[in-house]
Amino acid sequence: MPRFSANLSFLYPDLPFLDRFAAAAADGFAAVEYISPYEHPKETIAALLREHGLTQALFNFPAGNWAAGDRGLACHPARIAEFRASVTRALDYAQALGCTRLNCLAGIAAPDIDHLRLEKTLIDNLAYASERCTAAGVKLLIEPINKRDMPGYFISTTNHAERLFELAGLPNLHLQCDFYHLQIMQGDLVHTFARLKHHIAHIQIADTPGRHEPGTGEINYRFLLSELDRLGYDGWVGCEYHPSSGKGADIGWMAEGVARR
Ligand SMILES: O=C(O)C(=O)[C@@H](O)CO
Ligand SMILES: [Mg+2]
Repeated sequence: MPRFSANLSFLYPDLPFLDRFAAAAADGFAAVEYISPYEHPKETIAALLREHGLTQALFNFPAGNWAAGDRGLACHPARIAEFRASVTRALDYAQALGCTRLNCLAGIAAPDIDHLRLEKTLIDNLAYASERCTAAGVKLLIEPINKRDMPGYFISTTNHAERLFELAGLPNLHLQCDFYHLQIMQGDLVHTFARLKHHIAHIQIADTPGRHEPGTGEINYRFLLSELDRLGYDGWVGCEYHPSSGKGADIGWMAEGVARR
């Protein structure tokens, strides 16, 4: 069975962020991930990981000003210095938290800037980040995100991610495969996973519609998760869903045989 990581930006919405570590450990999770650790001192988070015996599976580069609409900096030609500083900040946290995977948020495409210029900026920034991550022993990832939830996000399909892998030619650039986004944009989940497996360094799951736990929507997670085993995926699977009860982590689907921790 896959190894599951609790995404603390989504699970335990009834608890303050720092209390979610203990809750994840109590539910049997061995690893955690989240969108952003930067609102808290790295020492505080490191101590929680140690106290609860949790592995830090992954987090993102700083997104910029989330409240103002930023969803990453990497495709913005006018924000290269800010992006580079964000790589330093992410690696500083990664080192303190023992985290070996970082997701680079591509950002929202500015409608008034030529697509190829945005793409060139993204590739140059990925090259910079990849070199820094390699030196730190960290895998660099990119994630396609569906256009309905995040209109304008620069990478929305695995086809575009593959084009970026080809153009960038970076050994340390990997795919974060989020089956929720993949189902909305493309479908054909098992075939796509098998075809891109050599690129995949992290998986995330939620059902659709609703982005709730497995078993609440149209994705056959019982089959999909068993296929991950059959195809030899041994990385983390991030539970990045909104619990349908509105609290806790709604992990009943694991005990019901959709999957086990
Ligand atoms: O929204 C997702 O899917 C994620 O993985 C986030 O971390 C990106 O913002
Ligand atoms: Mg995701």
